This record gives sequence, structure tokens and C-alpha cells, in this order.
Amino acid sequence: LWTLNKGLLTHGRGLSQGSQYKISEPLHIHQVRDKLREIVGVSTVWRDHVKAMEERKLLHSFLPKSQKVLPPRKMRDSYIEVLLPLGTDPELRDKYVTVQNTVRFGRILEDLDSLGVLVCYMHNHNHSTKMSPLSIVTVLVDKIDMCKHSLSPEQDIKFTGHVSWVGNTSMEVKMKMFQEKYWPVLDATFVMVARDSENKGPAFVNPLIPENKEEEELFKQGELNKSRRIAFSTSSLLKVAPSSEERNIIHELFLTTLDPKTISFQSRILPPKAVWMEDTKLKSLDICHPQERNVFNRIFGGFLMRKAYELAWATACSFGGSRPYVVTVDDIMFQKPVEVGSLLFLSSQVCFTQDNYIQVRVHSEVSSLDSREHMTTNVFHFTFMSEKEVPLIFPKTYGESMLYLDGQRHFKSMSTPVTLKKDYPVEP
Ligand SMILES: CC(=O)SCCNC(=O)CCNC(=O)[C@H](O)C(C)(C)COP(=O)(O)OP(=O)(O)OC[C@H]1O[C@@H](n2cnc3c(N)ncnc32)[C@H](O)[C@@H]1OP(=O)(O)O
Repeated sequence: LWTLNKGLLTHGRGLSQGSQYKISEPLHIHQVRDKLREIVGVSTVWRDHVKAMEERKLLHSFLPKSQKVLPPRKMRDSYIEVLLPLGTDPELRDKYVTVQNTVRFGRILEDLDSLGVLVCYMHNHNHSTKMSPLSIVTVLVDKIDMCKHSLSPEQDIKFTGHVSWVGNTSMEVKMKMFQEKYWPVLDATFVMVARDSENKGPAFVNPLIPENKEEEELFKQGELNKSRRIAFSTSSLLKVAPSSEERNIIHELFLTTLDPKTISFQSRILPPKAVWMEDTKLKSLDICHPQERNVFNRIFGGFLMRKAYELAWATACSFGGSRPYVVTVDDIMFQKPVEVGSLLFLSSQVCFTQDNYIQVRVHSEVSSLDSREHMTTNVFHFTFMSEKEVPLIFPKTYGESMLYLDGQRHFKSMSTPVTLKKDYPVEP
């Protein structure tokens, strides 16, 4: 992997096209997880996982006490290209294909998650140690925007990625996906966090120095993204009351559902072409088997995203009455790791709609087999588009009204103009 990276330095192209540091041989998708195992030094069989983690403890001494002692890196140091050869590998295609002959987006989420981690290891590579003392985990999927083009399961896909901003222990990673002679089909921004060798405490990451105007812009955008995330979280409806404009929206919705025949706050009726929010729910349960573990023996974030996405898709599909396609994935925060053996409870519901758009929220909780206590680990936000106009959604309770407003905030934060998002079928 590291030899390959030297190749990156000598073959430059524009970063905006995601291929500034072209490599002659992109990694095969299977090599991504193999490389991660190599870098982290994990067991390939579950039986040996405790021993492997004991060995990682010894790497603790390689962790620096301050970020200042770490050499700065450039964006090209972490740049990688990965090939998903759907066109030439029919066996691989089977894992990715839907019954409608499109690409399973849930699988793409898994690949992006692994790629994001590998990109961060490239950035922090220390030539003096074979294994990395860092444990790198996904903390946030800031945004995934789909572009206009369809994903065919019969054509190769190329991923590119690099670190675009760093803090003290966190890194922002930009990833792109290309198909049909490298036409861009997806843009993703993830935030990853470095932890110590046992994944127990924070660990510093190498600083990042932008090399040209374009990279300075990306870095500045990373700073702005951080401020935006803080502002979004400070104004969360879990902390503060809705704005006066939002309160008006909720009251309007409430008035629309009052029965004109009775003068009462209690008798509510649904307007035509509308659905109560509570009637849009779907739930699922998964047992988190060792097979779904990541290199740190916790449950792989990509698996959690795939499960949440597929439930969200089914929710949007049964609500909208036609096959929806995803346009944006937004603000997935990984609050707590999921332990192997946990029970994973996912609850999905439509929380906002507009024209052909369906905003779905999935809440994920886990409990261990010996405790009944449930803990929230993630909240997922997906925006889907349906072929036809979808019903309006009405909240009944105050809690549902907050879900509605939160859904609307996420819908409004969609970065691509609505008109661009028309005809590309991407299904689970
Ligand atoms: C690849 C995989 O499969 S990983 C599996 C999926 N992911 C996981 O299991 C991670 C689960 N989450 C966690 O363990 C914890 O939330 C952690 C360790 C990521 C963060 O814990 P925290 O208590 O928030 O840590 P802490 O406050 O030290 O913050 C660490 C860094 O994360 C950043 N961070 C924390 N939350 C966020 C957020 N929502 N968005 C962006 N950055 C964030 C902080 O700014 C800080 O960065 P800095 O050091 O550069 O300033």
C-alpha cells in the first residue's frame, strides 16, 4: 500500500475530478479490508480476537503526547483509488445487484466506510511501525449526495478518496464515485476520529498542509463544515425550542387536522391525500454476529448503515407506493460503538414530505443479551425521491411535530438543487 502511495506523488491530475494523484493500479475493493487488517494487525478468525487485541496494547508507546511532534501531511499522501469491477466480475456483481438490475446502495455505503478508514490510515502512516497504533472509527457521515447518473451493475465503479481537513484527533474525508468512463455519480464527506491502540481514548493525527488554492479551499470548507455542525447541533430541537416560523408551521398543521364539525382540540381528522406520521413506521431487529465486526472487533459502521438504509428504503417504498431512489444521506452520527453480540433495534418512519420527496429517519438502539437496557447508537437521515407525488405527512403529538421539523431541516440542508435529482434509480 505504501509503495503504491509513492506512485500517487508522481502522477498528478486535478483533485476536483477526484484523481489528482493517479495511480497506475487502483486497489481492488477486496484489498481495502485486507489492507485494513494488515495495518491494524487483527485476527482473521473470531476465535483469536482477544489475543490480537492484547498485541495491539503494545503499540500504545508509539502514540505521541502532542500533535506538534507529528510531521504534516499533504492531501495527496492520503489519496487512493479503488476499483469495484462489476463489469468484469460476475460473482462480485451478485453481491451488488438488485432485482431491478441496479446497484445496491447499501453495499456502496459499506465500501465508502471501509475506504474512509483506509484513507485516514494513509494520512497517518508512520514509516517506523509496521502496524498502526491508531484505531480509526467513523464518527459522522456528514453528507452523501447522489449525482444524476444511474448506477449500472454491469459497469465498473471507481472510488477515490483523500483527507481534506484535520483537527486534533478528527479528520474529514472526501470521497467520490465514478462510473461510465469515470463520470461522477456520488460525492461523500465523512468525519473519522483517531483513538488509541485499544480504542479507549483519543489519539492525535498528523496535521495537514494544503498545497494549492484548490486544496486551501477544501481545507477552508472543512473548517466551515465544523462550524456548521456545531451550529446545527446547538440549535437541535432536543435542546432548544423551534423558531417562530417553525412554530407557525406546526400550528398550521394542527389547525388543518381539526374536525370543523366539533369545537374541540381533541377531535382530529386527516385531510385528503394525507397520512398520520405514526402510520408510516417500520421496525427491524438484527443480531450482531461476529461476521459483521470491524477491524477493532466492534460492529462495522457500514453494516449498520446498510441495515438502516434498507429499512428506510422499504419505509419510503411502502409509503410512496412506487420505487423510490435515494438522493441524499445526511448527518449520520455514530454516537456509541455497537458491541458484537448486541441486539440491534431499528425504527424507521417518514418524518417529512414535499412534492415527490420523502424524508425518512431511522433510529438505532442496541441492547446486550444480558441487559434489557436500550441505548441509542445512531440516528440516520435519508432523502428519497418517488416517481409520483407522495401524500402529505401529519404529526399528531408534540414529539412527532419535532420529528417533522427536524426532518424539514434535514430536507432543506440538501445541497444539490431539487431539479437535478430526477432519473437515476439507486435501490437497496
Ligand atoms: C469503520 C467503522 O466501522 S467504525 C464503527 C462505527 N463507529 C463507531 O463505532 C464510533 C462510535 N462513537 C464513538 O465511539 C464516540 O462517539 C467517538 C469516540 C467517535 C467520539 O467520542 P467523543 O466523546 O465525542 O470524543 P471527543 O469529544 O474526544 O471528540 C473526538 C473528536 O471527534 C470530533 N467529533 C465528535 N463528535 C463529532 C461530530 N458529531 N461531528 C464531527 N466531529 C465530531 C471532536 O470534534 C473531536 O475532534 P478534534 O479532536 O479534532 O477536535
